[in-house]
Amino acid sequence: MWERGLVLSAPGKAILHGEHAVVHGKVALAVALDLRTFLRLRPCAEGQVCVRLPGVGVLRSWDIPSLQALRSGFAADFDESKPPSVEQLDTLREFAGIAAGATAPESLATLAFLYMCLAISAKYGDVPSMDILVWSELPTGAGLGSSAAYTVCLAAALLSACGAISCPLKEGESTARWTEEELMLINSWAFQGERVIHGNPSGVDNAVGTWGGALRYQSGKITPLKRVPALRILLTNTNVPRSTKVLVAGVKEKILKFPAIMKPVLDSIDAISEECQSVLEVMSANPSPEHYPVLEELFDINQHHLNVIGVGHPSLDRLCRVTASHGLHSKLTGAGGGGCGITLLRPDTAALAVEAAKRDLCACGFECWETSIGAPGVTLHSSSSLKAEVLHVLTES
Ligand SMILES: Nc1ncnc2c1ncn2[C@@H]1O[C@H](COP(=O)(O)OP(=O)(O)O)[C@@H](O)[C@H]1O
Ligand SMILES: C[C@@](O)(CCOP(=O)(O)O)CC(=O)O
Ligand SMILES: [Mg+2]
Repeated sequence: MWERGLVLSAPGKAILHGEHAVVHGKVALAVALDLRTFLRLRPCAEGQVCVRLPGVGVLRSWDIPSLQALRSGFAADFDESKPPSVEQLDTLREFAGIAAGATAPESLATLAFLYMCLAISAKYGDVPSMDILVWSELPTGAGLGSSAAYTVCLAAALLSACGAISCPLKEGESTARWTEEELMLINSWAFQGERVIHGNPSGVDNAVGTWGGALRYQSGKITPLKRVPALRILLTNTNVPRSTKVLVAGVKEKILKFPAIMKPVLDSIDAISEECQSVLEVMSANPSPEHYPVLEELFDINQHHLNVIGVGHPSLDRLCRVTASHGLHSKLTGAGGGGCGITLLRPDTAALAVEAAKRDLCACGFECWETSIGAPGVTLHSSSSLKAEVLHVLTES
């Protein structure tokens, strides 16, 4: 079925609580955003794999025989349960002309593609000649899980192209999703891609990209949150660039340096996630405004903790101060160090108050979106289901 081409997408995410702590076995609560990454897969000229990633300035193509030759060097070692080895990544870097230690978006995106393409084809059969285009509504490297949305899309596309998962979209349907078993396979390969990009990811971002909705995540255990109130959230991108990989490594260093000081902070973040989950459950049964002050206070406390573990930034302090001046509570989301913050809006926060806060945030050079949460996970699309803007990009490229 994919021979006629396919279009699929995966959502970005916001972490309500538990970023960084989740890498160290604590609970995170995360929600899918209605900002998505799209991937178009088309058959192309015999013997070529072509990858276009306009968001990170990549346009590369490789001969299938040269990819097969590269793969045969370490085929036996590719498995979704094993982290990519240093030797594998070094070999792929050399093949693609990427300098050792390069962390530029285009280098990481190319490396993740090559690793996933070779590993998936080693396990499930050769990839066909194909042309892959990835386009995203998400800002890259801003804490909204663009890396996971990218690797979830790649996993679903490559597994489809190798025939390892079905094509669930039936004639006349606008969208379709895969079976639970197929989603688990997509998620495990997306995690491998995240490992290439992040070094040591927790897996929460690819889980949200795969299943969507809202979920609790701890040490690989994914629990969908069935009853979540329709929270109103303002997302603000400080536009300060940062790398998840570097920030995650910095937190690890701090924990190793001051274990007795840092571990209680991680435990406290864990308790915040637990408390937030209970409040959300109570709120969905009884949506009374009395719960908002608790959610707001949890945001404030966690923002302080994230500063303590070293992932704050002056731009995020400013974001919190500006929203506080409008009576709103914010915290960073994702890896921090810049990137995005989330602000909790109450159901009765007046549109005028939100507009005033947005105006002040934009005056700082930030960008804001009011967004809804709980979007669907990885989805296959017919072209009739795509928004005009997405259709335009995918058909004109
Ligand atoms: N649209 C995209 N196309 C290709 N690669 C992407 C895209 N979006 C993100 N990436 C990859 O993900 C990396 C950013 O990931 P990360 O630092 O984890 O930030 P975040 O996941 O918060 O956006 C980029 O450096 C790039 O390698
Ligand atoms: C900091 C962390 O908890 C989330 C990173 O999210 P992002 O890549 O900044 O969107 C890392 C992880 O969970 O793997
Ligand atoms: Mg990421």
